Amino acid sequence: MKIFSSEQLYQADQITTEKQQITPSDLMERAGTQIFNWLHQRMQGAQVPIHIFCGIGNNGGDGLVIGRLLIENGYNVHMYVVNCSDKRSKNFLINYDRIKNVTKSWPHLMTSEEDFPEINPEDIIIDAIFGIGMNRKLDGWVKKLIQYLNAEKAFKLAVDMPTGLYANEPLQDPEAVLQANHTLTFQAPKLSFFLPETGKYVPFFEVLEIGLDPEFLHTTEPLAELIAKQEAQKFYKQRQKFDHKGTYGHALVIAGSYGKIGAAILASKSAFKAGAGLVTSFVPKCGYSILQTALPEAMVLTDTEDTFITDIQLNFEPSAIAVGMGIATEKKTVSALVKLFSETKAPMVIDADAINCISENKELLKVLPKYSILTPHLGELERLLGPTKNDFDRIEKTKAFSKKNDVIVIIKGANTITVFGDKLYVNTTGNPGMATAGSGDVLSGVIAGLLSQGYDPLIAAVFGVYLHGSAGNIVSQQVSYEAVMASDISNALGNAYLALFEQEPQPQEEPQEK
Ligand SMILES: NC(=O)C1=CN([C@@H]2O[C@H](COP(=O)(O)OP(=O)(O)OC[C@H]3O[C@@H](n4cnc5c(N)ncnc54)[C@H](O)[C@@H]3O)[C@@H](O)[C@H]2O)[C@H](O)CC1
Ligand SMILES: [K+]
Repeated sequence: MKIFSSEQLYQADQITTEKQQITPSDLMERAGTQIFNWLHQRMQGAQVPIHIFCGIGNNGGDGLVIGRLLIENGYNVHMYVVNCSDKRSKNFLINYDRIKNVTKSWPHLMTSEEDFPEINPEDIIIDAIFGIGMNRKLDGWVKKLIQYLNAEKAFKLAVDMPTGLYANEPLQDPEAVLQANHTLTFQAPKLSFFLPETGKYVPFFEVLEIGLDPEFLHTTEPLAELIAKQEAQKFYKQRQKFDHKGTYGHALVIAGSYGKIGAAILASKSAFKAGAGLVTSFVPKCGYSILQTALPEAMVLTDTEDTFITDIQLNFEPSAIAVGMGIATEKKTVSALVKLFSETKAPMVIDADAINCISENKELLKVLPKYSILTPHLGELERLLGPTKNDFDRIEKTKAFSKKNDVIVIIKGANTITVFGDKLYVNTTGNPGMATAGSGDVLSGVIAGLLSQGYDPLIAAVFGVYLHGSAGNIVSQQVSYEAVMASDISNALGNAYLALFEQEPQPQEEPQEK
């Protein structure tokens, strides 16, 4: 699914009304009707008081449409206009006028704190104050209204976006954002829904189609792409009957130091689980017996040094490499990386301490192989890029880094984002249980396993992140978030592949009486 910017959505609106020869208020009617249908299906006429707060723009206009339809269908509706400015939009006014067709009680005009209504915990609040058109900080009594509504226990439903958030810009005032329980957003989710600083205000959302021009939606390069099952299925490469293990390549995992050999085991095992034909683990000498015992399928090469990596001597040509998990940042390890980066032709995943080595020794950037995949968590990313001001700034700086160095960067987090130049891929799988030691080592192994099978680096990155998150979801459903361990995630990779093509359970039909 595509994530469009607010600018693109306005453009889509305009193209849609032109091509479909409809008025903007027809489009608003569609949008409001979709939300009304959503509510009506769930409420079935229940007389719960519904308080609709409408701004003075088109988000407010949507609120007026929703209110009119609810009143027409006999619901218990209380409408308010958050009258913060007299610059009411044309389509707000059209729908304001239409209210009189269904009720004699005109929406309550709010102009100060004194107008805040009483709301009971069982009531419903609909936030149609501001949507994608919010262009400055909320202040004065409008900010107080948001805080007043937040303090109420009533269920809060946001129209298009929670008021106080921007679609694709950083948060300005965390104390002036509606804490919506649920958001119904039009046509495409907004980027701010997926980033930690803003996404916390959007715990649940659904996308409602409003029939924007299909050609525009298909042909426009989006701000970002959301990667869910449907997208991930397209990445999968079917195996052929006469393939042999050479077809799936020979992955090399360069990992571990004294006390951190587990990182090499997790990554190597995950490369196998992702489908690599052969896996060799390169570890310091102290890791030899550990690896041969813990992972008999892997071949093991060792450094001359006992406790950390100093020189990566190979006796084969790897088809993919994952490097950095638990390797520490010793000077000799940095030299080994310089040599590896300069000499190796295989596609490469660069993780953990290898990223820290780059941050501490920027000359490594000069030899970074093109299309390498870097997998930093937030701390590692900030060490690499320097401090960032907010989630959006971080994305922009990552894009610039990716372009400058021709690399793919995976920003790990709740919604892991893969960045390649201006392209952003937002992952939808994963859960808080995966914030556990070794989870990143598994991811690096998975991506190396995909690379070794010939997946293109960008696809290996995006697909690997999806599979890793899906495996984490499968495990957490079995054992709880708390009990998820990295080795469980690795073990569940097989089920993540199977889940990729599993049919979603269909709603059961009532048995027919004969
Ligand atoms: N394609 C779609 O998604 C459709 C969306 N619709 C709805 O329209 C809104 C966007 O409407 P717009 O009028 O452009 O903006 P808002 O209603 O969000 O804001 C109104 C207006 O208010 C002014 N303003 C902005 N910030 C402030 C502030 N802090 N204080 C006071 N006033 C402010 C500014 O002038 C804004 O323009 C979208 O979210 C959907 O809900 C259509 O109904 C259908 C198509
Ligand atoms: K809203």
